[in-house]
Amino acid sequence: MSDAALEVRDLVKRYPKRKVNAVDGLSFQVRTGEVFGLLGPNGAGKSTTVGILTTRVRATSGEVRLAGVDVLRNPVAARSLLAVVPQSSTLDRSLTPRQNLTFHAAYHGVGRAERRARAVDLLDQFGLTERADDKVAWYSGGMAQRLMIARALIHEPKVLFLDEPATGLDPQSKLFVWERIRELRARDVTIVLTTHDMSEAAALCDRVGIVDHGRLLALDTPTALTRELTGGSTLELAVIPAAGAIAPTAESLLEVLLKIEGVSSGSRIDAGPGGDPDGLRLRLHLSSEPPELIGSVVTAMADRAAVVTDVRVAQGSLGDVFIELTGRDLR
Ligand SMILES: Nc1ncnc2c1ncn2[C@@H]1O[C@H](COP(=O)(O)OP(=O)(O)OP(=O)(O)O)[C@@H](O)[C@H]1O
Repeated sequence: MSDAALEVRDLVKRYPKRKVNAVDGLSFQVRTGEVFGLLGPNGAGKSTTVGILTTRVRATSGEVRLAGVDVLRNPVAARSLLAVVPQSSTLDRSLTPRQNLTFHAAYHGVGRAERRARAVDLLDQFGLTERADDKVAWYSGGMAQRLMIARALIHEPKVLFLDEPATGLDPQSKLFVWERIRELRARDVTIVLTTHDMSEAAALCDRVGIVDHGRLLALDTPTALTRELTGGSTLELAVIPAAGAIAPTAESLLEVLLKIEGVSSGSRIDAGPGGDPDGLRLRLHLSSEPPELIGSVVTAMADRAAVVTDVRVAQGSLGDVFIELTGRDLR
């Protein structure tokens, strides 16, 4: 079969007494070592999907294979290959961080010497060694989240499910968690994360699946989704036309600019407060990458006796893609 760590085929979930499916025929694959993001507005079906993939929710129909194991038919074997980090803490507050790790390892049948060694290693990786024997109750939100991820890794799962991994964390803890996620990917741990945070999805995910009403609306890399669905980048120019009888107009400048390959459309925009009264502002929509075009744009303007005084590149965001597809903001 393929090198997929996770294969989901025609997955359906209908909760009892509900008129519509919470998950309505989802199919996707996640490659080994990939960071895959599931995005969707509230009620889209993300938690139900992850619940099924992690054996917590029973599917109505469909097929799920995780590291080759049939999750719906063989949940016990699947549980030894996966780990889940939920959004709220499930740490045992009466134990130390080290004990949280070793108890969890014991639950998964890891031998005594091995679990101690793994705990030492993970505490170190997650920057928790100094506070390893404190009480968990004394931990900050960021430390608790790091410990949750460390604990999830103690039985060396093949696929790690993270629910909103950095929500509510301070910027420093967020970056720390993101770094660890990238390291896991480098070690071929497959990661499936659900998030409401578009910058998180764009920063971390190799591919993103956008879900609504239990269906997959789009699946691609964040860059490809952004390029296809928001029309790519725009370039905003501030231009000062030379004074005099032959001063170029916005229309004549746009005519020249639209002849440049990679410029798909353009318009004059309001100079805004503080704009140069003699200047013009032009917005160009691009089908090529901005760095390749800036030189041609500036030269074309100079040829028409107009000086470019400012260039700004703006990118469509994954948030724009999301609104475009679902008609809704994330929260
Ligand atoms: N236990 C349940 N019983 C009945 N309906 C449920 C149950 N759990 C979820 N649902 C319904 O299934 C649909 C999908 O919910 P789900 O929690 O999977 O969405 P979600 O994308 O995870 O949303 P959120 O971002 O709010 O967590 C919703 O309409 C929800 O009301």
